[in-house]
Amino acid sequence: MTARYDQHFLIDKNAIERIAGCADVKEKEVLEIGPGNGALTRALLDRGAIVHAVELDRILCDELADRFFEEIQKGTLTVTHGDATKCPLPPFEMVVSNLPYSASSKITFRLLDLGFSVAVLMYQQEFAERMAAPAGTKDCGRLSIMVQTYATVQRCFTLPPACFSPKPQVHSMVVKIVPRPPIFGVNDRKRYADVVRALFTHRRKTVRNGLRGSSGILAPEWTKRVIDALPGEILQSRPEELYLEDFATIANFV
Ligand SMILES: C[S@@+](CC[C@H](N)C(=O)[O-])C[C@H]1O[C@@H](n2cnc3c(N)ncnc32)[C@H](O)[C@@H]1O
Repeated sequence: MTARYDQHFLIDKNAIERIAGCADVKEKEVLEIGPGNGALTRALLDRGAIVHAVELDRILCDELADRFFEEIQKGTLTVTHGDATKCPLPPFEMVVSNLPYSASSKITFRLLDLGFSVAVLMYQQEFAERMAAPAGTKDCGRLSIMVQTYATVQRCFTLPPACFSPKPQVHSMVVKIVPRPPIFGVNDRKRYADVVRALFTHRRKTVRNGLRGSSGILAPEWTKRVIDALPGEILQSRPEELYLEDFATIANFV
């Protein structure tokens, strides 16, 4: 059960308070993905949030319904049983969650598509470091580029395995994601996302070869024209060597 659902519950009260305190949640509609046994949920409710919790494990949902009977009656908490990578999500403004690590990527992409004012999310430390890695550095990847195009990513703090029960094998990191308009204009968000995906599908290839091999994602006729038009230094680079501006230059080509 633990492995299947990524269940590592926060037991360190100080850590729980620090996470809940990373954003001003008072009277805000806050989405919590994977509330587990409700430790973070309780801290958010105590700070005046209206919490919408989405949990995959039905048994935990039933336990939450008992534990938080009063809050559910008052309307300050809703508990939805579902898979947050694909189930309909209740309306929300902010997100505060200790995410299931195996679904971190899917859930983050989904949240970025849906939009929010602030997200305070806990990830496996390595994953969070990659997400925060600046464009043009060897650790950056598709997620870093997509998140940093539309938001700022702030590393808040790390937590050791001892803060959880059962203890995970990895350290965790809390990050704060705050959306902002892209610094370099993105004319077509889908085209931009497709370009980033296509290039990082072949991260060892140069941009020229990555674009040539991207026919399942980008229209071959468009890629042929963009290859002819791009400057040599972009075409000869690998995706991890590009800056956000370069991805915009490629994707904005018409
Ligand atoms: C790392 S635990 C965090 C639990 C709790 N928030 C805490 O901090 O103690 C992840 C939680 O996400 C739930 N979960 C796993 N996959 C999920 C999914 N796809 N959608 C929603 N919840 C999921 C697990 O059942 C578990 O309760």
